[in-house]
Amino acid sequence: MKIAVMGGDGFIGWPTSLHLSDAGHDVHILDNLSRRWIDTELGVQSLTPMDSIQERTRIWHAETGRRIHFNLIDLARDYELLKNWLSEHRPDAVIHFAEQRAAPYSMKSDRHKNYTVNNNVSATHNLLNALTELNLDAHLIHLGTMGVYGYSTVGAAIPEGYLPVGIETPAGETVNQEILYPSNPGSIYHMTKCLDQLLFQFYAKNDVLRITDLHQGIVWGTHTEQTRRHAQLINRFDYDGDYGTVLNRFLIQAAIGYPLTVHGTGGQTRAFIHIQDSVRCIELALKNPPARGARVEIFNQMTETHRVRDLAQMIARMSGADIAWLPNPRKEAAENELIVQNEKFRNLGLEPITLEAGLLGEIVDVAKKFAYRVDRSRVPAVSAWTKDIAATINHDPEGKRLKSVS
Ligand SMILES: O=c1ccn([C@@H]2O[C@H](COP(=O)(O)OP(=O)(O)O[C@H]3O[C@H](CS(=O)(=O)O)[C@@H](O)[C@H](O)[C@H]3O)[C@@H](O)[C@H]2O)c(=O)[nH]1
Repeated sequence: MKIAVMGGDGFIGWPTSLHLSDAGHDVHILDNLSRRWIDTELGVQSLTPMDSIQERTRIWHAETGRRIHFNLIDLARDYELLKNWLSEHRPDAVIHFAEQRAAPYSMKSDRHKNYTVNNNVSATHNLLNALTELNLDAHLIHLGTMGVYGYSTVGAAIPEGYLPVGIETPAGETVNQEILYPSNPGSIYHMTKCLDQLLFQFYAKNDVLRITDLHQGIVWGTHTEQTRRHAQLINRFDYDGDYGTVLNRFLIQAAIGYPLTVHGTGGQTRAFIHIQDSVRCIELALKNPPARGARVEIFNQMTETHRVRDLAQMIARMSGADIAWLPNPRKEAAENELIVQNEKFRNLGLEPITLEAGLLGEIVDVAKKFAYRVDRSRVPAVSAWTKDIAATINHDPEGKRLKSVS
C-alpha cells in the first residue's frame, strides 16, 4: 500500500513509519517538524539523541534498502500544499498523528490553548476536507485517545466507542440505539480529540469516508523492533514536565535518583500500552478497514490499566527510588476506577507486551544509558490546569514543592 503518515517524525509516527516500511509498504511522511520546534521553545530535548528526519530516513535506506519519503507540510496551515500532495500521490491509506499531543502543554497559557485547538482541529478538518474534495477513497486512521471518555466511570466497562442506550418513546416503547460515547475531556488537548470525533462522524456519514479512530491509552517504552536496528533510528523519549508521560517519567526519574513525581494521592487509574504494541495495532487497523458507508470504526488501543501510585510503588521497589507525593497541577479526579473493553484488537491477534515482562529491560536499555542527558530542572510538571492551582504550585524550585517523600 502507499501510505501517508501525517506526523511521521513524532513519538509514534516515526516507529510506525519504520514498521510499515519494513512490512513492504510505500511510506510517505508529511510533517511540519513542530515537535522539534516545541522542544526548542521549552528548552528541552529528547532523552535519546535524535537525528534530523532526513538523516533518519537516509540511515533507514542504508540499513534496509527501503525508502521513506519526507515532505515538510503543515496540515493545519498549508491546505493547498496538502491537497496538491494528496492529489498527486493518491495514497491508499492515511495515518493521522499530526496533532499537538501533550495535555500539560495545551494548558500552559491562553496562547498554548489557542495553538492546540487551532492546530489540531484545523489539521483534522483540512485532511477530511481534502480527501472529500479529491474524491480520494483512502482509509483514514486517526490516533485518538482514551481520554475522550473521561474518568468518571460508574464501575461499568468502557465500550469501544459506542454506547448502547434505550430511549423511551412517548408511546412508552423503548428504542435501542448506539451513540458515540459521551465525551468528557480533561484538558484542552483531550477536548480537541473529542472535537475530532464529531468531524469524523460527520464526514463518514456525509461523504462516506472510511475512518478508523484509535482510542489509545498512555504509551510507555521507546524501542520497537525497527528502531533498535541502528543507533540513529532511535525513537524520541520525553521526560520533561510537559511531554513526558507518567510511566516513562517514573523510569527516568528512578534512573537519575529523582523522587518519583506522583500527583496527589496517585489514585488516578489510566490505560497503558507499549509502543511496540501501539505500532502493531496501527498495522492491524490498516488491514481491517471499515466498509464504505460504515460508521467510524473505533478501537480501544490499550492493553492494561494501572493506578499511578501502584506504578510508582512498583518502580520504587525495583529501583530503590523515593516517591514524592506532590500537589496535583491538574484538575482531575483524585481516585478513579477504570475498566476498558479491548476485545477488538485481541480478536485480531494482538498479544500484548506486559508491563511485568517489559519494564526492567526498558530501565536498563534507555533510562540508564542516556541519564547523563537529563536536565533535572525540566523534570517538574509546572503547567497548571487553573489559575487557582497555578498559585499553589508554580515557582517552586526542585524539591521545595514536595509535600512529602517516602
Ligand atoms: O509525573 C507525573 C505525570 C503524570 N502523572 C499523572 O498521571 C496521569 C497520566 O498523565 P500522563 O501525562 O501520563 O498522560 P496524559 O496527560 O493523559 O496524556 C498522555 O496519554 C494520553 C492517553 S490517555 O491518558 O488519555 O489515556 C494521550 O492521548 C496523550 O497524548 C499523552 O500525552 C495523570 O493523572 C497525571 O496527573 C503523575 O502523577 N505524575
